Parts: sequence; C-alpha cells; structure tokens
Amino acid sequence: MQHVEHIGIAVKSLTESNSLFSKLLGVQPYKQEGVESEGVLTSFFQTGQTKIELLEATNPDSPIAKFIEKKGEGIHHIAFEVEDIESEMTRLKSEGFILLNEVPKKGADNKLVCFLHPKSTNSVLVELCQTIK
Ligand SMILES: C[C@@H](C(=O)O)C(=O)SCCNC(=O)CCNC(=O)[C@H](O)C(C)(C)COP(=O)(O)OP(=O)(O)OC[C@H]1O[C@@H](n2cnc3c(N)ncnc32)[C@H](O)[C@@H]1OP(=O)(O)O
Ligand SMILES: [Co+2]
Repeated sequence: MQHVEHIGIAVKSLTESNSLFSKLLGVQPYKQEGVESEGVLTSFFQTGQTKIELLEATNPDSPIAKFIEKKGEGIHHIAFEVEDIESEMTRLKSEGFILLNEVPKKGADNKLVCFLHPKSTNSVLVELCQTIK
C-alpha cells in the first residue's frame, strides 16, 4: 500500500458540499466525474498528496444513497494508492480480507479500484486504487 489516495465523503448535495469544502480547503474542486457503475457523481479536491472525494448518489440503489439513509452524511471510505492492484488483491485475500469485487473495476479519476468489506477491516470501508497508465 502506498499513500492515502483519497478520503471518500458521502454528501446529499454536491453543489452545497462543493462550496463548503472550497471554503474549508481554500481550493476549488479540480474535477467532477460521474461513475455510472457506482451510481455516484464525484467531485475531487487536491489536498497535498491526498484528495478529498465528495460523492453524491445518482440513484436510490447507490451504496452512497444507502449509506446516507442509514448513517447520514460523513466519511464513507479511505482509498489507498497501490502499485499493482491485482497482486495486492491476491495478498489481501490470502491475509483473510474480504474483497467486494474479484476483478478490479473502473473507478473515478483514471483508476482501477477494488473495495474490501468493512467487516474485515475494523468497520472501515477500504478502497484500493491503481492509476491507469
Ligand atoms: C467512484 C469510486 C472511486 O473512488 O473511484 C468510489 O469511491 S465509489 C464509492 C461507492 N461504492 C462503494 O462503496 C462500493 C463498495 N461498497 C459496497 O459494496 C457496499 O456499500 C457495502 C460496503 C458492501 C455495504 O453494503 P450493504 O448492502 O451490505 O449495506 P448495509 O448497510 O447492509 O451494510 C452492511 C454492514 O456494513 C456497514 N457499512 C456499510 N457501508 C459502510 C461504510 N462505508 N463504512 C463502514 N461500514 C459500512 C453497515 O454499517 C453494516 O454494518 P452492520 O451489519 O454492523 O450494521
Ligand atoms: Co473512492
């Protein structure tokens, strides 16, 4: 695992949260991107080596919609940059972590991603990200 690539924050309104985080961080988001497969619209802020990823659900079945319904807005996941996502997935599986997807999937911000089930990671949803070269 390399550095924390981003912290995912579930929000009800990207518009409202974009302006709140722009004030908080003193920077504007550098991109907004929809990820159909996850049912989310994302907004990214660069904060040093790490990013803040705001996520708004685009449909009621989205994991973000379910999360907000159950827990309200807030920190949703921590993403780590990895060099080689497939070998990391193999390593983590052998260590007993539960993979939520067996094959890396296309995420936002030019990444291949994989998620680990929170019940195997101290109730913290962990995402692995490999930059698509
Ligand atoms: C764009 C992309 C990117 O960066 O590239 C993204 O980040 S997309 C980000 C959105 N996509 C994802 O999150 C994909 C991975 N997430 C999932 O597959 C799902 O959200 C699960 C994590 C499996 C939870 O789904 P499920 O249907 O099981 O919901 P559930 O409410 O029944 O949750 C089952 C248990 O997990 C816990 N749980 C649910 N979401 C959690 C979270 N974010 N952090 C920590 N715990 C969480 C619940 O409290 C519950 O615990 P108890 O049983 O103790 O009550
Ligand atoms: Co993410």
